[in-house]
Amino acid sequence: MTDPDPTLRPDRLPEDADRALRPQVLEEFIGQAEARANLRVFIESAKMRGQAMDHTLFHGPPGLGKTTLAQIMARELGVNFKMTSGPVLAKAGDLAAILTNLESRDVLFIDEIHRLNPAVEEVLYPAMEDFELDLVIGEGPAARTVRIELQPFTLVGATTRLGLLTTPLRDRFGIPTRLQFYTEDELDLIVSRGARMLGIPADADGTREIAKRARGTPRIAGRLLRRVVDFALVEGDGRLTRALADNALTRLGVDHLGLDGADRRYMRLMAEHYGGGPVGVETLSAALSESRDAIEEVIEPYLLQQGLVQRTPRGRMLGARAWRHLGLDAPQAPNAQGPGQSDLFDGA
Ligand SMILES: Nc1ncnc2c1ncn2[C@@H]1O[C@H](COP(=O)(O)OP(=O)(O)OP(=O)(O)O)[C@@H](O)[C@H]1O
Ligand SMILES: [Mg+2]
Repeated sequence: MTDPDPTLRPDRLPEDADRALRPQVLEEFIGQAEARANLRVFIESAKMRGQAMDHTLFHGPPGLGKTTLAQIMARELGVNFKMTSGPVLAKAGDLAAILTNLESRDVLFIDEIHRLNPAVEEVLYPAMEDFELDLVIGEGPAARTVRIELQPFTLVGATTRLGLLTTPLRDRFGIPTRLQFYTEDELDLIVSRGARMLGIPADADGTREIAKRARGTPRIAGRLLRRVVDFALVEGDGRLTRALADNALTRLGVDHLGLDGADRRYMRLMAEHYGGGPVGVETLSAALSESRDAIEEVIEPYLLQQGLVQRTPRGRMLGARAWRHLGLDAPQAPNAQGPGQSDLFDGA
């Protein structure tokens, strides 16, 4: 699994280095029931046929388990797992070097696949479709193309931004899979399992409190669990109770809906400066000094899913629930939270 190639980077987040909490097999993976059931079938079928599994694309917000599922696929298929990412593959040759080193039926995982350089993407098309590589050797009039046969392999792509994938690339994935936010029950199972693995005794309403405030995201659940455990060890008696979790999370700036400082800044800006919207994402980005990508990839998906914010053709709007959560009065109008009512306000 370890690879000396510098383009095969380790996972970007330190807590992911803690492999103890990362599920290793499909059976241990909690949630995403539909995706998991389908993957089970496609993995078994590929094994029965003795062929490489079809190319698979995981898309959805950060921290929902895309990388984890890619690793699980390789393990379940009993093949090598090679990992790289879109921005790291600068030249066509970088990808060619990785592809030619793959063994039969290996899984090649390309993270952030929406950020592939177009020249690299071109190389990927024939590789995915026909397991062939067309390499240009030399320059100018002396340049010639050589065709290299590759071992059949499975490309697993991951992206937080499906919309940024080019159509030809998207079309070459036989198994596109969207990951959903996790339910509170699923997150509770993940947190309870995590506490057991960390050897921390936990009350049911203690793990539930973390699950409620994990923004539907296992990565956040794991992170919050670790911080609550810190408080339990240092300021408590080592037991994860509800009161302790509540106190720790509040001190970390995580409110009872699981929103953090960035979420609240976003909502407060819309409420206080734009009358709840509609307001364009570029405007929000400038006012918050956050990149548009960060807003669209990290902040908005959960707020949208929770109905705190709505996306309308004219921009973002705060939902009634967001006004209540901020402790502010929504502008006076019947059904002020409805996007259709936005015309009633001048945005002052
Ligand atoms: N279903 C699950 N059960 C338990 N833990 C999970 C589950 N899904 C993800 N995790 C944990 O959450 C963390 C984030 O998962 P992962 O790295 O796979 O997310 P990702 O979708 O690849 O995120 P990104 O888009 O940022 O790359 C990991 O530490 C992983 O162990
Ligand atoms: Mg990942």
